[in-house]
Amino acid sequence: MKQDAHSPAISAPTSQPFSSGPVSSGPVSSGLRIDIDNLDEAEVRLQQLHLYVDNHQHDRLLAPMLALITGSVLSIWVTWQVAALWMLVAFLITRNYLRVYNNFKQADPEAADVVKWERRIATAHGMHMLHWGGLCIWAWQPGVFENHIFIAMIVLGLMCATTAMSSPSYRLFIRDMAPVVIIGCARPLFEEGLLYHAMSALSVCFSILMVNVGLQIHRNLLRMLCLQQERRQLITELENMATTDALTGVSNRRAFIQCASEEINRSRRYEHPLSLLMIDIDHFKKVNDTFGHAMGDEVIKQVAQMIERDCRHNDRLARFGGEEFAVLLPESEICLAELTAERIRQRIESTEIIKEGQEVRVTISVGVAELSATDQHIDRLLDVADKRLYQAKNNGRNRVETA
Ligand SMILES: Nc1nc2c(ncn2[C@@H]2O[C@H](COP(=O)(O)OP(=O)(O)OP(=O)(O)O)[C@@H](O)[C@H]2O)c(=O)[nH]1
Repeated sequence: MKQDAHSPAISAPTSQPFSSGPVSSGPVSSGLRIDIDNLDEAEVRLQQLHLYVDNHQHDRLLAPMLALITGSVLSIWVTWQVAALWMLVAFLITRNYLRVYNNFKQADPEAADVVKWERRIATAHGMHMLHWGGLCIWAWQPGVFENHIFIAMIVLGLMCATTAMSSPSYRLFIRDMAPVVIIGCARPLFEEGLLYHAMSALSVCFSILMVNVGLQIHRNLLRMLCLQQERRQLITELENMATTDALTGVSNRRAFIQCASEEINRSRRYEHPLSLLMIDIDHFKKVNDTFGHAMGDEVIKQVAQMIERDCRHNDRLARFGGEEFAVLLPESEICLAELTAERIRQRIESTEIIKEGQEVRVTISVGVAELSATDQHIDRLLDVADKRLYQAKNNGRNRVETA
């Protein structure tokens, strides 16, 4: 594919965007690849946060249910008042973090400050993890076998749930895991006997396993998010390439025809006027032959800019190819279009185009046509404007022809 100054920076992926896992870009169906370093880290982190929050959505039902069961069992070892208090705090904390998640989901993604949200979510969910993890210390009953099974189930359950639900965000996953891992591994060490030390050793092993699994899931999700973003960027670049002229940055013929068809339909429906200018630089071959192609390119670019300057913002300019341009003027009758064309012609005629010490002046010829009541398509309009353009050429160039 031809690459020029206006083409997007497309190259083979070289390195990873973030430090938290190996991420490489796979081949894209078109055969093009975007430089993965250009990916927007903030956008990927925002997507990670959304995944994290989405994973916790079922906590709405599950967390209160688990708190209810846990609190009920807890009353075997502590007074019912203490168990009820524990449950109440669990409900309040759950309600708080779900409210933070809800606010995050409703926040404007454009204006979202990822770091701020990450901090708020980590604080809200961290309290939840501390509350549950802390249970394993103060509800622990030395020597009571059922109690140990219960505590072990809670530790394992928290580890598994954290691994499954928090892995999208590396930072939040580690923070969520920490209270459970530390408490689960450390608490049995305070007891004497092989069983307790074995419990502690097993907790360490499970923790390593779970952290490893969580990080693997995280890396795969990150890769998926990067590929999604890369694909979105590629689609945008390809859309731009398909509709924009690389040299001048204005629309190309294809995009112009599409837009003109829509404008024609609109003008016909509301019976509004619409005109078209076909513009061609005079004796452009001479510019190339005398000053070289680079100067020729510069002339085309600057002529495009000068035309644009004299157009209204809802006029549509396109480079039709070579040194030919088309301008669609919605809401303009032919006399207004003629005035615009004349203004453009005069500006171009009187402007010196300078590049690397060389100066050149060019002129343009313009054919003007107006949409008639019988016109269904752009074809007749283009045809009439084209004929008038060649009439302008035949009549000596540097002129506007309307009839
Ligand atoms: N530098 C440059 N030249 C181009 C580009 N596209 C087309 N051309 C040249 O533009 C010239 C157009 O020449 P012609 O079609 O003969 O027209 P002209 O010399 O402008 O003569 P008239 O239109 O009759 O006034 C050709 O020499 C093309 O090679 C481009 O992107 N850059």
